[in-house]
Amino acid sequence: MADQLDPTPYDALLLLSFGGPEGPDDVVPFLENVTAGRGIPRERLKEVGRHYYLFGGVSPINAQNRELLQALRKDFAEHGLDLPVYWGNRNWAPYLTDTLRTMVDDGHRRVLVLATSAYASYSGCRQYRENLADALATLAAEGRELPRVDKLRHYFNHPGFVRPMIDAVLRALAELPEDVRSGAHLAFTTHSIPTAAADTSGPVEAHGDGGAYVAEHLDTARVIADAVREATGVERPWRLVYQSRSGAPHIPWLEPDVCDHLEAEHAAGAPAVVMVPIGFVSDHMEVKYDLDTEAAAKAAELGLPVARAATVGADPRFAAAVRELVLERSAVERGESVQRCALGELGPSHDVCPIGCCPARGPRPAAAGLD
Ligand SMILES: CC1=C(CCC(=O)O)c2cc3nc(cc4[nH]c(cc5[nH]c(cc1n2)c(C)c5CCC(=O)O)c(CCC(=O)O)c4C)C(CCC(=O)O)=C3C
Ligand SMILES: [Fe+2]
Repeated sequence: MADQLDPTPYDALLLLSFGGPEGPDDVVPFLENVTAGRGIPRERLKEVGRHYYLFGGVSPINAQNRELLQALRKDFAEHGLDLPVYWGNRNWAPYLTDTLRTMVDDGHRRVLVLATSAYASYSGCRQYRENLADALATLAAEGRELPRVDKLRHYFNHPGFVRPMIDAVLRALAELPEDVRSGAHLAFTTHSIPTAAADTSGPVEAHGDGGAYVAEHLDTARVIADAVREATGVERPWRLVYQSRSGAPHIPWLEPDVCDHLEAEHAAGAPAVVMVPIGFVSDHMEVKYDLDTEAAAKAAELGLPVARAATVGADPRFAAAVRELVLERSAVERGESVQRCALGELGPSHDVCPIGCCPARGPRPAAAGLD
């Protein structure tokens, strides 16, 4: 039996995610939840609905979060960390508000949140903090005692997030035909966001020029590219590219798009490309459709061999990283000095989002931060 680990002052962990439809009838209401008031063109919504129907109306994301929950509970139990883990979503059942209500009714007062988004951005950070504030407001209106809620720091550069992706790139390279393997380029992909959102991502001092969102992705991409070079003895061209653009066409979003990039790579004579979705925590719909279906079709049309690296998903090293992050933050809250693991050059991200971090689109309250 392992010695007990101490998560004081926290008494529960909340896995906070996006949510996805679990059958054809869920698709339209799910998309309405996602896009309420966001000005996504109707045509784009129809198109995205089609992606889900191609997969029977089922997003892979909920099953993947159930697996991650299992992995976290197993890791915590094996290491003597007695901390219950709950799961709630922004856009689909189990909804965040319902989960938080259960947590409060189960007696929890200090909740730590793990969001399934590793980088700074409005969509990946502040929007979750707004969701937490909304859920807390609902519980307050119901007369419930509110828990204190904190969010774990961004883990884009944590070894437990990065190392599984290095292995995944090596596995993807091994899937390529042998004659193009050593010449294969790397395309690190993440969700495109409006350039205005990228430029204001992260703390104020990181604003401008893609902000923390782009800087963090570049940092992680560089660590992975360096490790792959060491492992394979080959220097490969690599680039950060974007996928899953939505929004109105006249609003600038981060570019290049992964499909345009594959075209450019092919035209420039790249023998093969490995797509590495570093922006995502699991192989959910943005990966299964936008990369494995759409980008793969583009590559086939070009005659360009491609392979796609797996995301971390429920890798035990990621579960262990979450345990380390929980213990790190617990120690910080107790006023103890801690060692913070981080690869790359940016160093460990902040514990608490400062004022002006990934600013809101309108005046909306956000929890677990200074504003
Ligand atoms: C940065 C980022 C992440 C990565 C970080 C993170 O993981 O949080 C992410 C993840 C995800 N995005 C997802 C799905 C969708 N995102 C949409 C729309 C949007 N995403 C945006 C950004 C991000 N999104 C933005 C700026 C929009 C425009 C509308 C708005 O400003 O809010 C839409 C609307 C239709 C469309 O236009 O695509 C859908 C259906 C799913 C679930 C997949 C599944 O079901 O398996 C996941 C994990
Ligand atoms: Fe999205």
